[in-house]
Amino acid sequence: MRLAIERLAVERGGRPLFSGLSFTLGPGELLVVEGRNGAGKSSLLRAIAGLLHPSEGTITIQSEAIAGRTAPQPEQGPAGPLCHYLGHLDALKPTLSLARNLRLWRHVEGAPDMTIETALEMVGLDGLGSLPAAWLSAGQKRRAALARLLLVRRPLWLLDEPTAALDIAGEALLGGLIVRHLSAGGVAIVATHQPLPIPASTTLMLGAPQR
Ligand SMILES: Nc1ncnc2c1ncn2[C@@H]1O[C@H](COP(=O)(O)OP(=O)(O)OP(=O)(O)O)[C@@H](O)[C@H]1O
Repeated sequence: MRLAIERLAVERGGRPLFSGLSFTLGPGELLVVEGRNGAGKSSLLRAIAGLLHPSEGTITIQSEAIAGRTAPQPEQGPAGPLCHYLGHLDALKPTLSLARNLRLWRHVEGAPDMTIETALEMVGLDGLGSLPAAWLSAGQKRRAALARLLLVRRPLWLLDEPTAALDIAGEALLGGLIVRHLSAGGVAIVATHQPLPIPASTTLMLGAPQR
């Protein structure tokens, strides 16, 4: 897939966060977004996902066929169903079991690419599927959120602070999952304050330097 951001400007609460932002990403590329608290990293990810309307600029996406959807021509507009957006919250319903949470996501997000058991195994949560999500530790919840990315293949991953609550092994696991996604021709944008265990194709610094 290819993602082109041109002259993007985003405001929150009437205050400009950034403007004139342009970049392009192609298959296998990882963009790491850095910047002080409040610089607009989450807002950028949300604008690309379509959860926030940019005040100016364009987002253009060209994707291969994915989950029964073909988009041979570049499409202007947010990524929507072409992306996985992993925000600060883990998007788990606390009273449902871990496996039922993932089944729900798999149902919502389209044609499954792998079984829930395989996804749980890949994030080191095998054997925990029957537990209520509320019983999971913070790092286990984060791993469960990562499992969601694996169930249904989507070419663009937008990950906001994905290392939050992960231990060192979890960070390495995240790095491996991103590499796997990039190797399959995917694109990833990661907003983070922590160094990732894998090299970025490009780093973008938003806002003024940290004080
Ligand atoms: N719903 C909202 N309404 C108005 N302003 C908002 C809203 N959400 C965020 N903001 C403001 O937008 C600015 C950017 O927030 P954003 O979450 O994008 O920053 P960030 O770079 O991701 O920060 P952090 O590193 O703390 O996660 C902040 O000044 C914040 O106060």
